[in-house]
Amino acid sequence: MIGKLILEDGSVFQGMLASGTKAVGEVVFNTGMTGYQEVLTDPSYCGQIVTMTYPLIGNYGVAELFEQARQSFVRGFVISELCGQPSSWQAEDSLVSYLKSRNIPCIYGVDTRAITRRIRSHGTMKGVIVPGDATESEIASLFAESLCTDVVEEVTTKEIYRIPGEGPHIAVMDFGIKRNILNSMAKAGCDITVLPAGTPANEVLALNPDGIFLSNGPGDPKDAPVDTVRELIGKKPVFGICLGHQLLGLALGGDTYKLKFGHRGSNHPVKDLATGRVYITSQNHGYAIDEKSLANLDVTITHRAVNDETVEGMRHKTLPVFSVQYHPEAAPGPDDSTYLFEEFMKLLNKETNKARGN
Ligand SMILES: NC(=O)CC[C@H](N)C(=O)O
Repeated sequence: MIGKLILEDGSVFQGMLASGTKAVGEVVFNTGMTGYQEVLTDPSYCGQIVTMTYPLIGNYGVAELFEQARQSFVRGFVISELCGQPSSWQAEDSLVSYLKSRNIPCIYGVDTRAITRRIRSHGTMKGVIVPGDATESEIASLFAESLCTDVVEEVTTKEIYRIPGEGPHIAVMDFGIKRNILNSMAKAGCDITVLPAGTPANEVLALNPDGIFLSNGPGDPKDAPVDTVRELIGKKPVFGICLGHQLLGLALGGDTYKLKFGHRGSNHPVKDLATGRVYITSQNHGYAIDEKSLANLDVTITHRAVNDETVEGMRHKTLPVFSVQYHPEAAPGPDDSTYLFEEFMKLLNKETNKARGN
């Protein structure tokens, strides 16, 4: 069936609908050459229509192993060439049938380069996916739908669950966590309790964890539980990733702002300011911490994006609190930064020893 992606600025891109019929969301682009299934299931994309800039998507199929959440939360998926016949020893299904069985709206055969150039010059904007014969009023009523702001609520776990381990006990605030973050912490030996995003600070602290982890997640950090994070700071060591990093920034008294078109891809260079070493990182964020807002706070900027110099990591000067804007767990992307999970373990050990008076 013929379909159209229409952007808020009136531009129309015609293609074919692979699945679903209509969608409305914030149109963003991801530059990863692979990792489409991880992108589809990264809860941080909740509310968004994701355009893959790499021209061939679906060529290695899909497999349970790559799932990052209980389901996909993207509002829509935009592809140039959709491969119908995957070839991979790991493939359990084709991307087309995956999209169809989950009813994820997907348009393919569109000029993704043109879409990306438009978003890059005009900024991220609202868009809709509709069948080719949709009427003006159907399109207008889709555009009139407001983009939801309680996206963290939509993606977070509904119940507390545990991933037992022999090492330190980590209370994980699930704002939309990716499975590979949990895998990375489990690999580092952690004993994990995953908590719904709405868990009050006193209930988190009642678990008496050795450390607290603030996960990635969708939406504007100002719509997420900043107050809870503020109450947790200083009580236990804290590590934050992406939305977790932004929430720490806000809770410490800093500010966040929306980037023109965000950072989404698997090869974003980030500089560690202490060593000068550049790491290639996986990223997916539309907001960033305003560097100026950190100026009078007890915070050191530890990492910076090489492409646009935005803040990519910070550390509290006196408290055991640190965070990064990028995704050290990758999935998809390079694993240059997995060492950060080890750093968290070292920090926890140090704090435990301090508490014991060693
Ligand atoms: N991956 C994330 O945690 C994204 C954080 C936030 N929703 C942003 O877009 O900036």
